[in-house]
Amino acid sequence: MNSTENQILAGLNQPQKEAVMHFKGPALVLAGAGSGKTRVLTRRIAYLIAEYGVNPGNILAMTFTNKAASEMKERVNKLISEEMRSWVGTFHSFGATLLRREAEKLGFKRNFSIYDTSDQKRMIKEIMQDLNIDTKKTKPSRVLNEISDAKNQLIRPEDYKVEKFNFLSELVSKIYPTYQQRMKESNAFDFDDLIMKPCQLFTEYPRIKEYYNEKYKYILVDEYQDVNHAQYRLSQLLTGIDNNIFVVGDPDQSIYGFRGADINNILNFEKDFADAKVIRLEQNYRSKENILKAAQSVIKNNSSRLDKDLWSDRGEGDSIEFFEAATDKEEAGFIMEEAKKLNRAGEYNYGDMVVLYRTNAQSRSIEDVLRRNQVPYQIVGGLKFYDRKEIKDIVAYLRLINNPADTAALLRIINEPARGIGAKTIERVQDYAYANNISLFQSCLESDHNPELTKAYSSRVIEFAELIEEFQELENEITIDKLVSKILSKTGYESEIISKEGPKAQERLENIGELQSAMREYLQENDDGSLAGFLEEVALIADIDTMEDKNNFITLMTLHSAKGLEFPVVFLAGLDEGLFPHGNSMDDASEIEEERRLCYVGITRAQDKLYILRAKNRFRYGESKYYAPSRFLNEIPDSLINCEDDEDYGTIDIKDKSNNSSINARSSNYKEGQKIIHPSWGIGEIKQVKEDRGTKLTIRFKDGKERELLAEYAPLQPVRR
Ligand SMILES: Nc1ncnc2c1ncn2[C@@H]1O[C@H](COP(=O)(O)OP(=O)(O)OP(=O)(O)O)[C@@H](O)[C@H]1O
Ligand SMILES: [Mg+2]
Repeated sequence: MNSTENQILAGLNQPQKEAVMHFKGPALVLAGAGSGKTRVLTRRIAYLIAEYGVNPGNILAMTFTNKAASEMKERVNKLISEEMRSWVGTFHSFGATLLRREAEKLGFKRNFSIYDTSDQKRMIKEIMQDLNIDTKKTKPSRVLNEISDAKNQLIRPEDYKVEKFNFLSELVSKIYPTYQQRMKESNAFDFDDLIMKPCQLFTEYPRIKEYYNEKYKYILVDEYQDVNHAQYRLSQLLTGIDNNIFVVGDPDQSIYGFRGADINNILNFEKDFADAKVIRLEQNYRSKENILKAAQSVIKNNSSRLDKDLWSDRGEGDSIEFFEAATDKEEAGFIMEEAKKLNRAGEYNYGDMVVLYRTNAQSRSIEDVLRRNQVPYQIVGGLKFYDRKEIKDIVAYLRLINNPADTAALLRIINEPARGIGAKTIERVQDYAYANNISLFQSCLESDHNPELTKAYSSRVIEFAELIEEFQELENEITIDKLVSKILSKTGYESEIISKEGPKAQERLENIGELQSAMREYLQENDDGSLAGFLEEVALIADIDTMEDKNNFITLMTLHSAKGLEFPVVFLAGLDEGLFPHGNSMDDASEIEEERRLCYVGITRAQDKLYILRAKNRFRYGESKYYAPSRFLNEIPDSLINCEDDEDYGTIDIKDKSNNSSINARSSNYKEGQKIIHPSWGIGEIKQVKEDRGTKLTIRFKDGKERELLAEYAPLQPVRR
């Protein structure tokens, strides 16, 4: 064995080695959580290159989240000295890259936009209004889900069949074709198109398929249990006659059924490829034995599954800690106290900990308590960076500059900042566009020919469109981060934020600054540094990507985003019947099984310590509701569990306690009449100190304006005398 080979195979067990050294033909690694599937997949890429002399450009590896993809890239890079030239990324980013090259074959231009959910909803709502469909009775989001389901099944508008006596499906049969037509007019793809369109391309143009089969001789897929039909087809179409497809997965972790993932794809792999090599891994390297046992005792209650052996020699470990709180607030208090304790003891820092929950809404009570007690945390999903209004606005400007046909972007910013272009005017511009069969942007430019618009209005619209044209020219001359500065100043966006947002302005402008740093980073990493390329990256960022590798933050995220990840300490919150398993799944045996798999995913994220929590009463939809313990709790043997003594936490009113310790201590620092300094507004004088869910300060600044700030967050410094 040479030294590279040694390095690549180092620390692998026998079946893992066998998987890594697999060369040609189809192979399936079917194994439980933490058994090294992802490790095997990345090492195999290195092995193909280093040992079998495969050209890195012939390798295509796909996974689900960008986080997983970048980890993959990193791991492979460590193993091979050559620059990484294999294609490693998410299904969606692969689709986007492919379409960037081939869009013209499908009648699109290469500078297409990628629509996100809010763009899609905007478009669907507009179509529904045009077709006189009541958007109150049928929510655009329901229509969107149905269209998305169809696309995940690779059903094109012309193939969409109306289900008898199904009101929604009847509506969708009318909306879907128009939707697809308008997407084309906007030169835009939605997320589902990024998979469906490449499939269409490969089916309609065998030559193109051949070209890519020749290019990507080795296909690898992680988390194969979660591919939906479209992703399945894409993997198949990408696989050439040599059938060099290597997939890894765990049917017990299939958790995206609600988005069309089909567990049968992995179960049928051996039928799809009769000569497939199947490798099973049985040693779990991630978790202590108690954790693994708990996970297995839960999952074995699913009836439709293949039983697998999975063992760990990491030692028994601590018992699983269970705490039943009186309220969700107390549940959060327990997490906070315990996290602090572990952090103080020094064995684990906050970066080693994750709080997992079933629904995004659960994060708020946990966030509140962590914030009040100054425990640093980061939240994945929910409040995503690219979902913030100011970021979406600026990105919409950029999208329109890049692709003037992008109607969703145009509609978002035509009156942002306010330019006196109201809904009526926009409607007239749209009508003119339809009547003359031109794009909305072109219609803006030609507003002076629009008989429905008076001069006062048409000139505002023209001014807007010309400004965009001006930016388009600028884009050729300056870098994208500078372009953003120009947009901020020339459109008046920045001054509007400052005048309208008061204390929040700073945060919003900082966010835009953050976007510019992301751009500079992008420019450094990408030679071409094009606007289109940057926008593509932004569009593809999944929930998980807001997770930065900051060492000392507790991570909060939903169970769905946690797949593939591992943490030394896991808090599994909200094991209440009706919450987890979720209330929507209660009547359906197969949905309960999916919830159980989600529970299995949650438990198996833990390496050393697992806490399971629940609350008897939760505040949901504005009222306090009683919850019974989750059925999954009963499925874990008592012998593995240590019940936390209620007295420690049960009697504490978390809110009062945290008030005493932090906020009051802080608020006593502020007095009326005191002078402070704020980074943006300079020196000010405190006019009023008010206690109302935290300390509110009214401060008069030197510009003469009074602003109300929360003492806890405001970056204030006392002025020293
Ligand atoms: N042979 C081994 N020796 C030591 N550690 C290993 C070995 N194989 C895997 N590991 C480690 O075990 C952990 C789990 O591995 P990995 O993430 O690849 O598992 P997985 O099967 O992909 O899990 P999941 O099903 O959750 O995606 C990682 O920290 C990995 O580095
Ligand atoms: Mg994995």
